[in-house]
Amino acid sequence: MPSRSLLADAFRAHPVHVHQKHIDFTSLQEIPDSHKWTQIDDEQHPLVDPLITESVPVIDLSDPNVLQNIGHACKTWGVLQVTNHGIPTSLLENIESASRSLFSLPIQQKLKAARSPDGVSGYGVARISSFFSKLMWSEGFTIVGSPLEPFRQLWSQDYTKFCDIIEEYKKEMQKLARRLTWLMLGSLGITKKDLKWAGSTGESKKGSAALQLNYYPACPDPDQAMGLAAHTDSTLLTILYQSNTSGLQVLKEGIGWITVPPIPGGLVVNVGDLLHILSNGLYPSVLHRAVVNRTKHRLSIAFLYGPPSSVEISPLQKLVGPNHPPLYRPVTWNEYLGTKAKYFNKALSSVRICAPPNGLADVNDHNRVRVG
Ligand SMILES: O=C(O)CCC(=O)C(=O)O
Ligand SMILES: [Fe+2]
Repeated sequence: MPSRSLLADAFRAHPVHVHQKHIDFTSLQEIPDSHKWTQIDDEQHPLVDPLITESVPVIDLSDPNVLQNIGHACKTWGVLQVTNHGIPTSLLENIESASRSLFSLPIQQKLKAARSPDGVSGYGVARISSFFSKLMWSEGFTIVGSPLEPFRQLWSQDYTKFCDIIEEYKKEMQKLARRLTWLMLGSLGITKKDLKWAGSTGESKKGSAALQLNYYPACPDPDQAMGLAAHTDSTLLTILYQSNTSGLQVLKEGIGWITVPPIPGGLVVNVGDLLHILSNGLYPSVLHRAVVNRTKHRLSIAFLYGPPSSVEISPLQKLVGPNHPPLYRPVTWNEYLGTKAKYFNKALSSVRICAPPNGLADVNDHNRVRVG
């Protein structure tokens, strides 16, 4: 069976019960109580101006020192932006305009492709919504496998045009994600021999992926709203196209929330929980969130990339030794999605088998993240 449908099965097997409240943001002059966030984490982690502190590294993939640069960025940040990545600008423009068309459909039309409670693809609120008492100021559309069925519900005529764009985008992203995975693993001294499943190109061994389109309408009171609450991704890595409007923030331990400014043609790449496990904790899975703004709508497109969903992921042998015991037990992506659906930001801790060496605080111990 192709790995893509296995991933769909994995999502289906772990339904998350989200509030099924869909609202028409265009009609709102003020924030309803259901969307008013009173505790936005800021006193605990201040928002920091990237101009007066460090900023997320920007890495040119054609730079001869790319391996070293990526390794350093993954280790110190768990997130980077890439340029010269080979994804044609026209494709980025096409996916952006297709996503805009989708989200600008009337709410009744979008609801025709609503993701069912145990469903995988379709329109709906963020899956992580189930962990919060307040709703987020965003709309989402998830695509696992073919977009054909959900898109047919949205557009009676032009859906093939939109499907083609999605398929092309997924194909190009899959190639880039594989390349980035090897660069990230290569920077840890890992070769294809060390990780058989990742070296294979066969259809059934190829990494699986999901595409998440996010839309953040302009918001009358952005300080009281949350676009997408703080989380880490349950992926190996995520590639995010955030068009030209800022909103993504990453948490830099000991410093605070740092905005990742969009750069023309750039893509944000972040380490996910599974790469954190493979690296035996060397690469942090970065905590991130999306904030909204008063005047502009914002769009982001996340390519969520992982291993074949039934392959066991565990700290790589080469990174484990007498002084570096394995920090995590083996877990498949399928199982991890279940763990995440249950424990959310404590999922990594729940598969942890060993306390951090020297009693150091673990950057990925998100037990302190306030929920609600
Ligand atoms: O919209 C963004 O900038 C972040 C999106 C994101 O984190 C996600 O879809 O997982
Ligand atoms: Fe994310």
